[in-house]
Amino acid sequence: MEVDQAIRGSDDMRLKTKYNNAIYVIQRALALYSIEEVALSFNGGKDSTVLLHLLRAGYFLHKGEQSCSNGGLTSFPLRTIYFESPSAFPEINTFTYDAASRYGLQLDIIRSDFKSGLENLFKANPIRAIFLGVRIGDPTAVGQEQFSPSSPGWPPFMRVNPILDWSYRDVWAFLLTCKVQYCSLYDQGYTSIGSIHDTTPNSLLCISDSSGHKEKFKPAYLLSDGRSERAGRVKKCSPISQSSPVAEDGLDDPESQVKRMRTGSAIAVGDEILSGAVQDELGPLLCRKLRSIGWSVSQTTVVRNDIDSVAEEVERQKSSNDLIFIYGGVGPLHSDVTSAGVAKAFGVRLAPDEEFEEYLRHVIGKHFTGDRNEMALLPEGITELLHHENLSVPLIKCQNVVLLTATNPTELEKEWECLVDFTKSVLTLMEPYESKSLTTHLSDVEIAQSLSKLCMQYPDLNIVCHRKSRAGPLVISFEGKEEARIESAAEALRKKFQDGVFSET
Ligand SMILES: Cc1cc2nc3c(=O)[nH]c(=O)nc-3n(C[C@H](O)[C@H](O)[C@H](O)COP(=O)(O)O)c2cc1C
Ligand SMILES: Nc1ncnc2c1ncn2[C@@H]1O[C@H](COP(=O)(O)OP(=O)(O)OP(=O)(O)O)[C@@H](O)[C@H]1O
Ligand SMILES: [Mg+2]
Repeated sequence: MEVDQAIRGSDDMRLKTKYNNAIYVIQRALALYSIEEVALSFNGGKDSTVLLHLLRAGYFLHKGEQSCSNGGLTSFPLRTIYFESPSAFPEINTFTYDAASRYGLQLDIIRSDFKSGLENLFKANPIRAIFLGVRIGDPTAVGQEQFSPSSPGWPPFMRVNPILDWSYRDVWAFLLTCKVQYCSLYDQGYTSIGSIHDTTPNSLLCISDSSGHKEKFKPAYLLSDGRSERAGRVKKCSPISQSSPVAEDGLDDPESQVKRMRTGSAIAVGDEILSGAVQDELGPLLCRKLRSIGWSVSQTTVVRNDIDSVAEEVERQKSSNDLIFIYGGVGPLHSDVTSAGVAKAFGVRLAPDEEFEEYLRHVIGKHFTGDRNEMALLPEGITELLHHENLSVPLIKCQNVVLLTATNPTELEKEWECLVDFTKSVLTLMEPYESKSLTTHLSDVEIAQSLSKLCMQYPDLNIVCHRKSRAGPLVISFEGKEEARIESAAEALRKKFQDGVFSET
């Protein structure tokens, strides 16, 4: 088996370990299920190409036919399923069909959606387990293990993920070491492939060309930082809309994306704030920052340094906010429980993150205690590291929760600027809020009814009243996205009272 020989002949120890583990998972699956009961889910992408070759190697090792050569294997009795969509790249379809004929795959092309396609497949075949090329870091890997039963609401089967723990680098090390063919798009700068509507070449691989000619891209295997693998993928939808219905092909209408309101919240983790010893300065600053980019803020809360308190609060807020910013409780101290709380809220475990560990090793130097350093433990499968040249350690984003390490306003300013730089992937800049304030010495009773009516007339505006003191003036703020509406509301209020009752601040 050429793939097996190529890996065994390589001196890449990390690749060997990953390969051996994947082959072990495949052999466990082949021991548990008969060959008729398993299927390979293949879509011509790089991950499923790795999986295809691992399965061929695993199958023939399982059969004890180690002397077979790649070219000589004409039949591979594993059922292979491909969900073909009209918006697939033609190069992906061509590669998938070619691979099927080259490796003698029994290819079932399914043109319906995943769930009903699988239901029909199970009606006609005794399939109980499906091999997938899902890797930690893929949005769909959240909460998965190497053997994970299908999700509730899906037809029942076992998802087998032999390359769950493989990194981007591991994938390319394997494909290049084994010298196997992969889809031609990866040589044109594509690093992760979805549909023609949501995938572009990765701009980090762009070869700048001052002549203004067509852009050129380096091949995918030259992407040095695997964390940017999905940089060419247009964000499908923001975290909040994942629970709301999206279009048939999974894409949100770009126009409604721009118009939709964005809501953020802030959670401070700190017993010192709750005891009154320290004042939270970051919550108010975050509110101002969010407002400055046109987001609304749903709430700021303070919770105790305790895993369950953090988990309960994140759990409560995660589906009603686009982003939650959490700060405090991040680090190696006994009270630093924030990442554990976030992991618990999403029902995943904490696991060592190799990339984060590298950063910590660099920053902490000789004091870094390797695997035992709990700072390198991050929520598994849901963590994205937000790397920025101005940060010595990347920020951590778990689904729609951003863990900030700032402990004071100056540090927060710096982290915020980096977050704004990630506009496309993290913060969507919205039309900023406009505001205007009027002050008056009218009493609350005198103005209450007029204000209530005004709120009904201008439901698109936020009309907020506050007093600095009981005896002092009442401040009325009009906030909204259209200046003309604000002016109109202020004018409407003025007209209800005598001239000179209001002054502008
Ligand atoms: C064979 C197969 C089985 C799947 N099983 C599940 C599942 O059990 N639960 C689930 O939420 N999604 C399941 N999915 C959907 C994937 O998680 C994911 O949404 C899909 O591969 C599309 O990925 P993309 O959005 O990156 O293109 C399955 C997909 C395939 C092809
Ligand atoms: N349309 C599909 N048909 C069959 N299997 C699919 C399909 N889409 C996804 N899968 C399965 O899900 C796995 C993960 O998909 P994902 O898009 O992350 O990886 P990939 O397509 O192999 O590579 P890339 O990340 O470069 O796009 C695939 O390897 C494959 O097993
Ligand atoms: Mg893909």
